[in-house]
Amino acid sequence: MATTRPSPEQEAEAALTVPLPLVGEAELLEQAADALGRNGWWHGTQMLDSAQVAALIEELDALREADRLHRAGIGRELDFQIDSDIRRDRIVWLNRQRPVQSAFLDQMERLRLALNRRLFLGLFEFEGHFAHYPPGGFYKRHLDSFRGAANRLVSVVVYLNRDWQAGDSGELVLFSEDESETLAVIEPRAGSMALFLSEEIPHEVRPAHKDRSSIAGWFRLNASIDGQIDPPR
Ligand SMILES: O=C(O)CCC(=O)C(=O)O
Ligand SMILES: [Fe+2]
Repeated sequence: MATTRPSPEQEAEAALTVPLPLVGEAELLEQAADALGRNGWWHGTQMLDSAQVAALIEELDALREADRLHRAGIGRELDFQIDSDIRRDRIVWLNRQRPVQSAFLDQMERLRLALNRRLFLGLFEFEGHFAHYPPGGFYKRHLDSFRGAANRLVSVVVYLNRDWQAGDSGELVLFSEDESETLAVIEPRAGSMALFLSEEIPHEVRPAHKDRSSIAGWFRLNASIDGQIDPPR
């Protein structure tokens, strides 16, 4: 009997029913929150199952084909600038219009609530984007948020690279706050997830030898400036 490949719609449907194992397993979730509180970072493998990873990869491929990604910059609004000496990825922000993205955002919502419950962080919302680094792409050492900026508190990165090999480079490297120590070197393997404190953990993406795809996101505290809640990105 001929097997037919599921349509993107069928895959999206399937992705909706797949729980993020992290969120389904209270024990793992507690471990993650504890480690984040204690060490400032956590890394888990196989947090998304392969059907969901496949659906997200397909989604990103479609967005790339439709030319929906744009050069990522640094800073916000008036400070915004594109500097290809600092980062060389292309991004597209997630939205709820598409079921695959919406299911992922639901998972991040459950993770947000769990982190709040466990660490009393008062995380208010999640924002995230797909990111694609071409071969040679990197992101030099940086912090995702500056202390006191009161916006991004916890960073999360989920990787979408199947068949990643040890020699492919492109690792996420986490450093201690004073940058004197390397805390972790994380390979961007499909379905794995890194969590770290945005204001405290300097980090970098080493130049990858091949295409490198991910979803990077942040749990934010709601900043209110002059009564304007959550200033636009
Ligand atoms: O892709 C990664 O491993 C990290 C990306 C990152 O640091 C960022 O987008 O701010
Ligand atoms: Fe970052």
